[in-house]
Formats: sequence, structure tokens, C-alpha cells
Amino acid sequence: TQNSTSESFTCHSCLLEDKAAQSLLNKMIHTSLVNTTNQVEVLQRDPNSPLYSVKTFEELRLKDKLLKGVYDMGFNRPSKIQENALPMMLAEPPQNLIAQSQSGTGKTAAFVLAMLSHVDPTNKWAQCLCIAPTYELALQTGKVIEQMGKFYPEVKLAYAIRGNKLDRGAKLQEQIVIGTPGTVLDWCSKLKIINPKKISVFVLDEADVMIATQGHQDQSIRIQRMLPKECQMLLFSATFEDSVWKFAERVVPDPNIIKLKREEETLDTIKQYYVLCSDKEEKFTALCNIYGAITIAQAMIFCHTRRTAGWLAAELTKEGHVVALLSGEMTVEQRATIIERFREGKEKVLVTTNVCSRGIDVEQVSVVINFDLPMDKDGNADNETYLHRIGRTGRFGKRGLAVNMIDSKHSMNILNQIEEHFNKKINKLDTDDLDEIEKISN
Ligand SMILES: Nc1ncnc2c1ncn2[C@@H]1O[C@H](COP(=O)(O)OP(=O)(O)OP(=O)(O)O)[C@@H](O)[C@H]1O
Repeated sequence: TQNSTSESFTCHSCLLEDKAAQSLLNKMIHTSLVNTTNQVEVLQRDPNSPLYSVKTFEELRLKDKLLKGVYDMGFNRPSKIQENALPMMLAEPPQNLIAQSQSGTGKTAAFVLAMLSHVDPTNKWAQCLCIAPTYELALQTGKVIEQMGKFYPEVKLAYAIRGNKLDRGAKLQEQIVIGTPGTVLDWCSKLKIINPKKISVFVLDEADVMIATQGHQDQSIRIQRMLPKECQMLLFSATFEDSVWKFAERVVPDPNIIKLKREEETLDTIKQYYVLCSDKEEKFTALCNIYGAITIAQAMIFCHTRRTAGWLAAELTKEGHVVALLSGEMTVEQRATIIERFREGKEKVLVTTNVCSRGIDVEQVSVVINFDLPMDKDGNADNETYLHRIGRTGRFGKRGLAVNMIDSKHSMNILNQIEEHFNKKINKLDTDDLDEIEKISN
């Protein structure tokens, strides 16, 4: 209907544009390293120079105060990306770096360590400058700097973020500055609080989010142009589409490049079924019939709109089931809390719309219910989203179960498109047949 289309559109646009919120969510959720089996790809500016990588933090010859900070955070050894990135960032003379890897692989920890090692605490001026796309992301990175520098109190940190007003010409004493592009630019140019000529490390974090925000790209480039040529430039991004790449090349001259590819998801280990119903209510009944079977593991239920998700969560609750609802009108903090609880297993079922959970990794989910099938704005099958919802990477390749609810010719059509696209047959499931339901959960 007109209504549901526009509703899903609003939710879609509010979150699609809000890459920053997604990024913040992932940061809040990743309280430890994400497992990846993919190899790191390293492209050196000088292909003849030996490639250094480290397996321990000791090999980096960090100051004791810093090593203590690293161990105090519970890090035992460098992550995959850190093995190569750290030696490059700490090399003499300094090397420029562009690094791309998914959220939770240790990028932030890596450049924070690099900044802290570069600082000369006896010099009371800004030496390292880090820019992040939003206020919240800047605060989040600031926290990591404070935590890692806990045993190195001579090094001070300043936040160049809105609301932090300093007088024109006031000279900053802090050696590290973290902030958003607009404020950092003001501090460097108009207010002259930072002398950009004295910056020796420049970090551009979350480049993909940065360029998605109006104006940030230009501001970042203007900041970069004020820095001395020999300043070390470091750029990090979770994704690497062409636009990010073009931007990266403009702000990081002569870069070394490190990439950690995301693992491909496949449908190979997934049992896929469809259930035939006549309307939403019948889909609900069918869902209740298989509820016992699906809640042996953790399940996610996807609906097309916020309204359906809200309705479904309420109906399931009325039936006495404990479910969590992740919805578009929630704040980032609220969403983070819900995802965190679900991750910890406090709730076994999470009802959500696709938009809300796009790009958020919840690896342990082994049952996915498509209460509504994923479709694009023209009403065709959204194969990519289908794969993201139910696919598994090699690493988390345990068996999974996907159940698709069909209640119209249109949704049957989408299902057929999905079958054809992946060249995989999706079997019919009779939810009144207890033996059959028994089978799917084994
Ligand atoms: N070497 C390490 N050993 C153990 N844990 C680590 C290590 N490096 C980072 N971590 C932890 O792993 C989590 C993810 O790291 P980090 O935030 O640096 O990743 P990221 O790639 O920057 O991801 P995001 O872009 O989402 O912040 C954090 O909780 C961090 O404290």
C-alpha cells in the first residue's frame, strides 16, 4: 500500500544517510576483536623495501608506559591488520598509510597507539591531529586515546568538537587533538588555536562515513593542505568504494596500502524453506507453530516496515514470548543496548526491519525468519540483502536455517527470483506438520 511504502522509505532514508550511526553502533557492539580468516593484502609504496610485520607488541619497542596501557586494555598480541600497520606507522622516516578493514578489526587501536608513540610530551603544542565524522565518533575515539594513554599522563588530549569554545589565538597545550572537520578547520585557520605547521601525524578516521557527510570532504582536504609536507598522513575506512578511494588518494600522498577483505558470505550451509499463508495473521500463526523449533537457537525476524515489526513484536509478547524489538525511531544508544542484550543471549528473538540491522554484525544468529521478503523500491527481489540476512562466512560456517513467509503472488514471485538468482531450491514447509518442523531444527 501507499502507506507502507512511504513508511519504509522514511525509515530507509533516515538510516541509509546515517552511516555514522551505523558505524557508532558497530563500535559500541564490538567490545572485542572480530574474527577474520582472510589474509591482509599489503601494497608497499617502495616494493623493494622489506615488509615488516610483528607478532608481538614487544617487537615494536614501545615506551613502557604505552606497552602497559596496551596490556591493561587486555590486548595480548596485535590483530591481523595491526601486524602490518603498526610497523609501517612507527617506521622511521614516517610512512603514509591507507588502511581498509571492516569494523572491529583493530584500526582505531592501531592509529591511537601510533599517535601516542609519536608525541613528544615535553613539547606543549598540538602534534597529532585526528578527525572523525561526528561528535559521537570523536568522543568514542577520544576514550580509546585516554584509555591507552592511562599510564602516560604527560600526554594530554584536546577535543575539537562543537560546544568546546576556545578564544581566538589561545594556544593549545595538548599534544593530541581529536575532533570533527568543521571545528578542527576553525581551530587551525580562523581561530589559530592550532598551528597546523607543527602537526606531524594526521589521522583521517572513518573516511567512508566522512565523505558521505556533506561538506566534510572539502573541510578535510582544506585541513590536509595546511599541514607540512613531511607530516605523516594516515587514512582509515571500513569500506572502499571508488569514491572513498579517490578521496584517499587526494589526502594521502605516496601511500602504503593495507586491505583486509571481508569474507564472502554463502548460502551453502543454510537450510532454506518457505511457508505459504494467505495474509499477515496467518503468517503470525505459522510463526507461532514453528516458534519452539526456531528458539532452540537465536533467531532474527525481519519485517518490511517498522509498523509490521512493532505489531509482530507486540503479538508475540501477547502470546507470552520474550522478544526484543529493534526499531528505526530508537536512538543509537537504545539500539546499541538492544543489540548488546541480544548478543549476550538475554533475548533469543529479535524482531527488526532490514534498515535497522543493515551492516550490523550479529554472528551467532542461526535462524532467520523473513516475515517479509527483502525487496528493492521497485518491488523486485533484493538478493544482496537476502544473502546478508541469512548467509554465513566460512568462519561462522555453522549450519543455519532460513524460513520465508509467503502471503501473496508478489511475494511468491520474489521467492522465485531469489531461488533463480542463487540457483538454490527453497523447499516448502508445512507448519501444521509436527514431524516436518521437528526435522528443520535438527
Ligand atoms: N590487538 C588487540 N587484541 C585484543 N583486542 C583488541 C586488539 N585491538 C583492538 N582490540 C579490541 O577490539 C575491538 C575493536 O577494535 P577497534 O575499535 O580498534 O576496531 P576498528 O577496526 O577501529 O573498528 P571500528 O571502526 O568499529 O572502531 C575493541 O574493543 C578493541 O579494544
